[in-house]
Amino acid sequence: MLKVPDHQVAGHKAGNGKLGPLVDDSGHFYKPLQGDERGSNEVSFYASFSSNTRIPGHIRRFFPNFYGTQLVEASDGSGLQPHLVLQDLTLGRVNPSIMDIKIGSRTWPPQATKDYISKCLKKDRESSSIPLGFRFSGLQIYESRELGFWKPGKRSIKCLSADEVKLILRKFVSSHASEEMDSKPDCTFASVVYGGSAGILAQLLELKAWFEDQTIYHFYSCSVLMTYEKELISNGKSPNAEIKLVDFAHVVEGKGVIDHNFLGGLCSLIKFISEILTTPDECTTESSSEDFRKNRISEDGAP
Ligand SMILES: O=P(O)(O)O[C@@H]1[C@@H](OP(=O)(O)O)[C@H](OP(=O)(O)O)[C@H](O)[C@H](OP(=O)(O)O)[C@H]1OP(=O)(O)O
Ligand SMILES: Nc1ncnc2c1ncn2[C@@H]1O[C@H](COP(=O)(O)OP(=O)(O)O)[C@@H](O)[C@H]1O
Repeated sequence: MLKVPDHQVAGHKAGNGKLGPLVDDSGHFYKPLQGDERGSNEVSFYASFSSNTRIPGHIRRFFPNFYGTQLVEASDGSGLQPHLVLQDLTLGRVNPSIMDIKIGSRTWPPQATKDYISKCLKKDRESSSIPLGFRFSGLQIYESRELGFWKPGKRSIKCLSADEVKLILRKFVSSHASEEMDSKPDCTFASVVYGGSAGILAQLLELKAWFEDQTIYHFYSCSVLMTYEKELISNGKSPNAEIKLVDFAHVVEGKGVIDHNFLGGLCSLIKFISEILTTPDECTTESSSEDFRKNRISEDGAP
């Protein structure tokens, strides 16, 4: 039995007659193939990546497992449609906090049409992609049983200054993320989620080392998905912090050249996260939280 995923934070979503991914209860994530070349491109990438013997095992673990394609009943009621069958990255996770971070200051591949380039360039210019080398595509932060998740609106998290980005990255690992905590995220979980030998920073550095060398693929418009479970920490366990790469609709051949667009964005993200670990007590400025609050109010349409 297929259903709409509980924890999808970005991208095209199923529901209300729209086409989007579905999951089953045995750990598969069914992503509909977009009708144009994006769908076939993503299938080609997964097929190539799965069979490429030059990909080291410790890097392969940063990608969802690929189980081919399958015709399944699409979420928009259009009948049987081809879907990528992927590993469901949220399987078994309880109340996961998740961030989808689109990496690279440029999100369009070289062979894109003029129209597509101008559409992407507009989004890249208006968001943090060009100045910072990455942008948030979507996120959810678990607060508590009473408060549930904090899920800021899509627009409010894309066009952020460096200080606002720091604020979000701090909120992600804080005990409270909601409005009243805007100016002082406590970063309580920074050391166990971002830090440590198996934490997010260590994983990002491992990925970066591969990107410093690999010239097989260029990953335009691809995201790092960061996930952990806050409640595990309260129960004295490891937070199960993990990074995975998702969205390969715009991956192209590297042709022997470093993917400097992705690598640059990754380095920038790493720098932000390292700084949180070295200065966890540093408070973001009152003005950045006020700016973020204003953005959110204008998006929600109500104070
Ligand atoms: O459809 P839109 O306008 O919402 O744009 C999608 C983007 O949403 P956005 O509006 O930027 O939040 C969407 O961005 P997010 O992943 O949601 O950040 C994708 O860029 C998507 O492109 P593709 O599936 O990777 O080719 C984008 O899809 P296309 O417009 O390229 O079909
Ligand atoms: N394999 C997966 N398992 C679980 N969730 C996923 C998986 N792939 C993507 N997602 C969720 O779906 C969102 C959008 O994925 P993405 O591949 O970027 O779709 P789109 O091409 O529509 O932008 C991600 O932010 C994440 O929340």
